[in-house]
Amino acid sequence: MSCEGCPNEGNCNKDAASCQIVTNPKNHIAKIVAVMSGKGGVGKSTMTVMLAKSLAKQGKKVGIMDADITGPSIPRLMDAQNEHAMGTAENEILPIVVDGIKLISLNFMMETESTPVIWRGPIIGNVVKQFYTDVLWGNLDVLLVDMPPGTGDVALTVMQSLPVSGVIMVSTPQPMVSMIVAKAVHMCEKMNIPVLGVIENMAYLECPHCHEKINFYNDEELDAFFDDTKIKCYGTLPMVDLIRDIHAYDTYNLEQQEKTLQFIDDIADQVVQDLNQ
Ligand SMILES: Nc1ncnc2c1ncn2[C@@H]1O[C@H](COP(=O)(O)OP(=O)(O)OP(=O)(O)O)[C@@H](O)[C@H]1O
Repeated sequence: MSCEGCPNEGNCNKDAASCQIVTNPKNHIAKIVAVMSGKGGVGKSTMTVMLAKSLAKQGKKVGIMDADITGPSIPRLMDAQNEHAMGTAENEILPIVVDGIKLISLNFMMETESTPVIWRGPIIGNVVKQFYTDVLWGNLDVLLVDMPPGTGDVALTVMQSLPVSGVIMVSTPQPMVSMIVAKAVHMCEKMNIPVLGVIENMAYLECPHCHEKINFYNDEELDAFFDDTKIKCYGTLPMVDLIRDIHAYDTYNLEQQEKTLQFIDDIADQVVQDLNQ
């Protein structure tokens, strides 16, 4: 296998002969960042979309690959649930473009968004590989990969078949989740992929009247985890209305809206810095 065109060329310790990554010469993707969680429902897809929008606002060319094949949420979060991806005469796939962000999801290829995907792991893994090789991404500064939850088969395929530059971990700060996040972090270590940082999501609620913070969990374990592993916490986000309904930005509390968008912009800045190091 040749390293030519690979985003990690000259910056990885894989043996070119045994590397399983196939790169499409028509695509030039500078960095691939996987957004991962140990467990489902912690806000991984929401953070992927918000980070993509923030990076696009900075003028970056951004793509999102929905690698959560059996539970795809990117089309709805990007308000693109009625879109269908088209193919080219060369059997390549054209991504859907929303607000300048290129998107691919298996739901863009299904008859209806509620058609289930009842496939076994290796077939799902091949779909993810094709999303990298067969989609015409063109020039991208960052491709964000919305990973399936956990450390299973498909997560492993993504890490082995895509030249991932770094991982952002999303977690809620419960003790049980900290243990599962630790597993995901150790998986990245084994695969030689750096964990850029962890976003603690839905950690607390701020009273709209007195602004007291009500913590949902005892987060001592996650704090200890950050101390032990020296992994960076990118920030802690409360439960917020505008994320619950991501399309209704304008109808909610403006102060909360600005704070949340600022929070995501700050993380996007840190991610860009970390990727350039
Ligand atoms: N900070 C937040 N405040 C309020 N609601 C949130 C917040 N973050 C995420 N949510 C909501 O939590 C739910 C789960 O979020 P999301 O789908 O992003 O999680 P996920 O980890 O990608 O889930 P899955 O495991 O299904 O892929 C969604 O309804 C989302 O709107």
